[in-house]
Amino acid sequence: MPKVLISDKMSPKAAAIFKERGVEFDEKPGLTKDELKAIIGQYDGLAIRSATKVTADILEAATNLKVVGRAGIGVDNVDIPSASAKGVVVMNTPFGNSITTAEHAIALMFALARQLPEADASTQAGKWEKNRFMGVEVTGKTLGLIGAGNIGSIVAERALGLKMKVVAFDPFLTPERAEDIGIEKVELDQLLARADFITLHTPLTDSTRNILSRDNLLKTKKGVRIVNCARGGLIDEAALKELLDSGHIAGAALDVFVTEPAHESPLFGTPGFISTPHLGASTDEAQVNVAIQVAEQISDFLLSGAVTNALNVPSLSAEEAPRVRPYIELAEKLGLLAGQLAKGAISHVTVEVEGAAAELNIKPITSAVITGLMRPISDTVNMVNAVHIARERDIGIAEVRHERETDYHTLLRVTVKTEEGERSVAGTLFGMKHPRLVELFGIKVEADLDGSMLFIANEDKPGFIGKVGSALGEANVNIGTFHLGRRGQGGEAILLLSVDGDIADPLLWTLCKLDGVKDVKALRF
Ligand SMILES: NC(=O)C1=CN([C@@H]2O[C@H](COP(=O)(O)OP(=O)(O)OC[C@H]3O[C@@H](n4cnc5c(N)ncnc54)[C@H](O)[C@@H]3O)[C@@H](O)[C@H]2O)C=CC1
Ligand SMILES: O=C(O)CCC(=O)C(=O)O
Repeated sequence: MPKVLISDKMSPKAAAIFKERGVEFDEKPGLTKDELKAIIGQYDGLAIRSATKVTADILEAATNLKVVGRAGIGVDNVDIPSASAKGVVVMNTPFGNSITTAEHAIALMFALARQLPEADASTQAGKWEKNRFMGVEVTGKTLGLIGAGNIGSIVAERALGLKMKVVAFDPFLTPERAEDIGIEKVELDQLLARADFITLHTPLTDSTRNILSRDNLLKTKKGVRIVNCARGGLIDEAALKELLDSGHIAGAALDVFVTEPAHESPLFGTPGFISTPHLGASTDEAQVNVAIQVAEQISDFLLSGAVTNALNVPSLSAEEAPRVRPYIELAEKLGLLAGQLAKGAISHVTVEVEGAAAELNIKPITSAVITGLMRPISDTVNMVNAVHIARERDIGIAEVRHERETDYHTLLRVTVKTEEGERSVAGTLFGMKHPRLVELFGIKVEADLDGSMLFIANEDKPGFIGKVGSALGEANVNIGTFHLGRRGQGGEAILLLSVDGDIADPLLWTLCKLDGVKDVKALRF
């Protein structure tokens, strides 16, 4: 039974789902890094929010870990490249807390417009400072959205309902989508010059880090009010403090900080500054949503191989998983065959699907092909890191889906390019379950790819098969199955044998010396 660690405070719904699905789990929120490192090796899955830092160090100790599930959106607390390199799937729950976070941004915008926290503190201190707290309306004002994805779009919808004008800077926002939402797509400088309120809704990446830099903050309209419910690091905090002090910026509300938890900050106590302790996702509804989603996704993955909302591996629904699984086996075997027979460095791989296979999600099939292909050169390759490893080695990958009729109900072809040229292998599923090779280098040859096998390419000549049989007999190697194919009478021929036990080098040398032999290779599946 797989075992999961819930290492952050999470709605009890997550535990309930694991129990219901028969997944063993421990709940240990608040572990130190060393405590987590000491126990992580026992677990197949890890369910986290933002407090647990899944570093390369933790992943190194996580010898059984297969999946990390983030109950939330941002995964900047997970070292995804290290997870990918270790073959650990990283998932998030991209929609469960978006409404809640968008509502928090709107709440902070109103809090800034009407100075609610200061007015509350003053009133409760018995001061009744009615003249001190003059606010601004949001109606008719321009809201500048930096990032118009899930949360940004919800903020835009709410703001339009409040009769605001919304402009957005998001290089990946299409004009059609902007029109659908009812917002104007602008460049960053235009947004800075026009917005009365600015709200940020991007992840923290190299392109968004410090997007509200000192220079950019200076380009904003005097009296602008800024909300950040996305990630610390999007705004230059020191410049923000100076411009609040100078009065250029009328107000700023931060839910997120460069360093969290933010127990101290030069911004604290600055007039016009409001903060919340990363509460964007903290509502009962959002926490129930993300806890249920993450527990279901982790359970599905550990129990059935279904992949949902993964950031480092293609998705595979629970419904698709049983249909795709036999292809994954076939794909890995074909990849392994192509990889073992490739001569020289592989520069490109093409994965083609035909017949029933063409109706399936090709991404996991491609990952399985590359896994097989890389297996002879990497001990740690798996479905998660295969494509990543291939890219690191500059191996191009193409996927082709053919709608045409074929001799087979379903067919998968893998073509590998090296400096020696292109060579392809193809296979099908017997009974839609059992992987079977049907073509090798364009020659029809049928075989199960299992255990220890011997590949020989030779000129089609009388007496050759007898000589191979004798050589194997003399080396005391028992032949299990024997498969033959040829390009035409007297042309290139192929022999594929399954044998009991390993094939030692002296036997390969003997076979290489046989008249008409072009290639000999011991294969392992
Ligand atoms: N405060 C909190 O508790 C929470 C914070 N978040 C944060 O909110 C962020 C946004 O979440 P979603 O809207 O769901 O993500 P999303 O992926 O749907 O949207 C992000 C948008 O940012 C845009 N973007 C990327 N690079 C950009 C750039 N250089 N300039 C402008 N736009 C850029 C993308 O095109 C995308 O449209 C998350 O990455 C997360 O860090 C999410 C949930 C809760
Ligand atoms: O889990 C949380 O409270 C933080 C949520 C968040 O930042 C996210 O989902 O990106």
